Amino acid sequence: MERYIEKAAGLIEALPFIQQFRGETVVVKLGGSIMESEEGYRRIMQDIAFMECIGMLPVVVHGGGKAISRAMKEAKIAPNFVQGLRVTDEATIRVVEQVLNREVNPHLVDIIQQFHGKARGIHGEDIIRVEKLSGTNGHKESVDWGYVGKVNHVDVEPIKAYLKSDIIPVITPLGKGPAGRLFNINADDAATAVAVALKARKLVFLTDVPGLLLDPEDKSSIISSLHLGEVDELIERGVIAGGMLPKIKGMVGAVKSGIRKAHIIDSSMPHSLLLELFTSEGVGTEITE
Ligand SMILES: Nc1ncnc2c1ncn2[C@@H]1O[C@H](COP(=O)(O)OP(=O)(O)O)[C@@H](O)[C@H]1O
Ligand SMILES: CC(=O)N[C@@H](CCC(=O)OP(=O)(O)O)C(=O)O
Repeated sequence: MERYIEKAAGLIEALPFIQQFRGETVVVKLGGSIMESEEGYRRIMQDIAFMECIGMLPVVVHGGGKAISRAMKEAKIAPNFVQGLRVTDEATIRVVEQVLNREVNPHLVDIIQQFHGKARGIHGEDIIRVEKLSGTNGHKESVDWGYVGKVNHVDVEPIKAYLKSDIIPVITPLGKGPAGRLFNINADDAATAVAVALKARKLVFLTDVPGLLLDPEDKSSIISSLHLGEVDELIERGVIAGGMLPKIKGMVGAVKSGIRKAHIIDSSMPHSLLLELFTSEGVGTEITE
């Protein structure tokens, strides 16, 4: 009996958080690193089905970087990244589209449905408009990333229509660019743009590290809370680098545009998403004003 009373107490502890987040939109970005473990992402999709069931409005934007690189190698195309972004030529965009829209996305939708949640895939290019990305590398030389886009606009109506029907939208990081061409988007950037366009309550990045680490080799060196003003210095010192750059930059942009909290949390910790949402301690790294 004791065990059941404890379980009921756990549910009651979550009550104020559930009340706070009912009807609120939470954008969850799932990194491709998570998708290397079937058990890990099944658990996350279950958490997401749970969130929807208790009245929150979760929106999933997913990556799939590792799966894309694998498929490229199978197609004898060498993956090439500059500043963390995949250089995407004609042959590459075909692989990216196949992996994201036709393999990863339906698989995630299917898992939510196995947990009796309703979910539908949205191909990013049906709602996201982009321009061709321009920028420089570490030596200030300009880079041509090919079919890589910078988000200009997100049509939120199809997302909202699904949310209204208690359906969890699962979105791929692709966009439509000039001349109707398909463009690849870094999934962190796509998730940020979707969260900002939806005026979401929260933006959560689920990844393969406990959060932003002062020393990437030391998992205990987590920076649990970061203020907007501290970010530039950490980028200059090289602490925020690699895959952390688009996440932290996205979080900064999201918080500046009015999203109250943005988090990076560890997908390998069981139920880290629920812990972040439904306990006062929280986990991972959060950015506040
Ligand atoms: N300061 C840092 N703290 C934590 N991770 C870092 C840091 N700097 C770089 N990284 C790298 O960022 C990676 C997470 O980003 P990424 O590989 O893009 O993951 P995802 O596929 O989840 O988006 C980590 O695995 C780590 O290698
Ligand atoms: C332009 C660019 O780099 N696009 C990414 C899109 C997928 C992604 O971002 O996946 P992760 O979240 O798993 O890294 C790519 O092609 O890998």
